[in-house]
Amino acid sequence: MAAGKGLTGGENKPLNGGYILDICRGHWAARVLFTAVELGLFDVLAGLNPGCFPPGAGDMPVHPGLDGTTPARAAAALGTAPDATARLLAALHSLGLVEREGECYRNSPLAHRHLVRGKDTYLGHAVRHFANLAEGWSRLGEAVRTGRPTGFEAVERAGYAERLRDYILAMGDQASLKAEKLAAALDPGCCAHFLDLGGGPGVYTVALLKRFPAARATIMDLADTLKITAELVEAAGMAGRVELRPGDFTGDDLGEEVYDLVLASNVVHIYDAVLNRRIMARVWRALRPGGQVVIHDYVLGDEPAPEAALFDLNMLVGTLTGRVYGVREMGGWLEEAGFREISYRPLTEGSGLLVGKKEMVPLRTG
Ligand SMILES: C[S@@+](CC[C@H](N)C(=O)[O-])C[C@H]1O[C@@H](n2cnc3c(N)ncnc32)[C@H](O)[C@@H]1O
Repeated sequence: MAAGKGLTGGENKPLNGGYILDICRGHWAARVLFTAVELGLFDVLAGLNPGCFPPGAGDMPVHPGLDGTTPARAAAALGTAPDATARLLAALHSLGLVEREGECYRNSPLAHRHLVRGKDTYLGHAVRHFANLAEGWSRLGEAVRTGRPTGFEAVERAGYAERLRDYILAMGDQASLKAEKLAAALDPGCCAHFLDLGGGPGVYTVALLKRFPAARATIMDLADTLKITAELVEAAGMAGRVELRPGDFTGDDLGEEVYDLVLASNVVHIYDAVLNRRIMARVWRALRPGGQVVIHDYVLGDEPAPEAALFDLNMLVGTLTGRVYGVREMGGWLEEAGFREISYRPLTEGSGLLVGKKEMVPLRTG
């Protein structure tokens, strides 16, 4: 039987016919999740807690002390069809996103943590972002036949400001899952003053500032994005240590010998190799001698993780020139730009950090 990584990244997972059907069902499961988040079902379940059957709900049996609600009450709160809502809840139960006791449903601990609005650990923006991408993905065949993106029409239909906000908050949700890990992978003393290139929601900046209390940061991003960044950095209590610099890092000057570290997190996958080489040359110039660049991104190799390989197709569907690169190719850009001691540090399944150092200027002797 063939073995491979499987969708969840487990090494040598047996791959059989059932696995193929599981991939197909994954498409349905994602839609169940998108729908529950779009409807606000997890919020309603959280809001109707505690007490499945409050006094006076005479049509229901009483389960004292049990949190949660019935499908009928959830449907009434959402304005949805009761029987269909019950069937959606049953599907969510099968996926481990809600728990059931008798007629009552409540959020599972996982959903409670990540799918109820207002929590620091909320991932609902990311779920909505994936849902927004679905239309472009539904025409993947066309993208593969033509080599051109299919996701632009859906994006153009959505209002610009709302779409940008969804996108940046979604990036923030995803970053929050690994920001501490990224900060912990950096060398102590790395970053008295660092530049977060395309820092978006600023989640990585905030994690670095927390880990390195003497550090200060500059986030460079497009002006409209920075309005959202400002809110998020302020909410994290870090506004005093962050300079927000509007600009386009594909063309604008990044300065000369200004920073100890430049973080390029999830930005090289937006652009083609020619542009990324130019960006890395300007990053080299912007670093002080002894400083380092950190590219954080998905990586493709001979045995690509599904996370990286699927994200590469997401770039095919959603961008004109974006793609996921291999460690060797990105390392080549760094070497060409003048970086030395180039190393790769895996971070999560399919993603990692490529670090390069700008050498100290050797002291002249004699
Ligand atoms: C995929 S998000 C990554 C956000 C963040 N670095 C992270 O890893 O979560 C890309 C970010 O780069 C910004 N960006 C893309 N192209 C840019 C450009 N040419 N100049 C400045 N910012 C850019 C976007 O506005 C967005 O905030």
